[in-house]
Amino acid sequence: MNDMRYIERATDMNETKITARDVHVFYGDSEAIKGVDVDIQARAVTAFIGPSGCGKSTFLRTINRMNDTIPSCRVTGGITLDGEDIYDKRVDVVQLRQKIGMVFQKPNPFPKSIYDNIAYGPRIHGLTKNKAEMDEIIEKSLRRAAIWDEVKDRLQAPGTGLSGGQQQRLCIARAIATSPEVLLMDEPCSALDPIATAQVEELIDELRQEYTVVIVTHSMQQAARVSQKTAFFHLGHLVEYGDTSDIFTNPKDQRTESYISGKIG
Ligand SMILES: Nc1ncnc2c1ncn2[C@@H]1O[C@H](COP(=O)(O)OP(=O)(O)OP(=O)(O)O)[C@@H](O)[C@H]1O
Repeated sequence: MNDMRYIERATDMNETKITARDVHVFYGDSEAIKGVDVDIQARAVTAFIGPSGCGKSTFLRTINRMNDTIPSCRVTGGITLDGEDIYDKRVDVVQLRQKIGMVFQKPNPFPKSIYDNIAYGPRIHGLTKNKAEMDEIIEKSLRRAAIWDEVKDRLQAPGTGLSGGQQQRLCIARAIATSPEVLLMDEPCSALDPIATAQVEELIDELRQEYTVVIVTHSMQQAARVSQKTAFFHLGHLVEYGDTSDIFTNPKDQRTESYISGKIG
């Protein structure tokens, strides 16, 4: 029995959640992503690192089609989620973003109560039948985002009245309230102080038990602390991708070596 469980877990660990094949992204005539291939592993944290302007955020946004909102932006190539083409014409983008949630650099709670910030997604997706079910989702999401104890007595207070670190955990709670499978995080700690950063990093580590997490970060220390896989981008190319420990201790490409040793970027 124990052996079986071990085998199941081991198989799980190598399961691919997202694939990208020959992905190019253009803003008008300018090519920001130049032919990226990658397999992103399920229930692991993958960090995207690289110098400013190398295309980390652009590539991250292709994964839940956030680039669709930028008129000049064009994506070619293929991206799949569990084998399904997310750029297929029949894909409902609202449903896609329920499966692939996103947390942004700057905490962006809605100008609503803490409760309504979390309830927003479940309401538009019709995930609950009554208030008791909604209350349950609110509590569960806030607990998972490690902020329940701080806000449970003031759920009707405005989300914008929380501290920056609390707002970011509220945004993470909001992102997980619709039970996504993947969480995309674009520099989620860049506006936070070291204590709030540590809390969010701890949370990211817990989230990977259930979710596939992809995080863009400028901090190599953060990538080393929170991720199991790292992708190094340079000038629109994915230069190197592998186990985080290998990328940081034994990079194969000279450009990766230069970046992690502080010579470029
Ligand atoms: N909305 C946009 N319109 C036009 N060009 C854009 C847009 N967003 C990004 N770019 C360009 O695409 C390239 C990649 O930018 P992107 O923001 O993806 O890089 P990044 O690695 O995330 O950078 P940073 O670390 O500074 O956030 C850059 O040359 C940038 O100027």
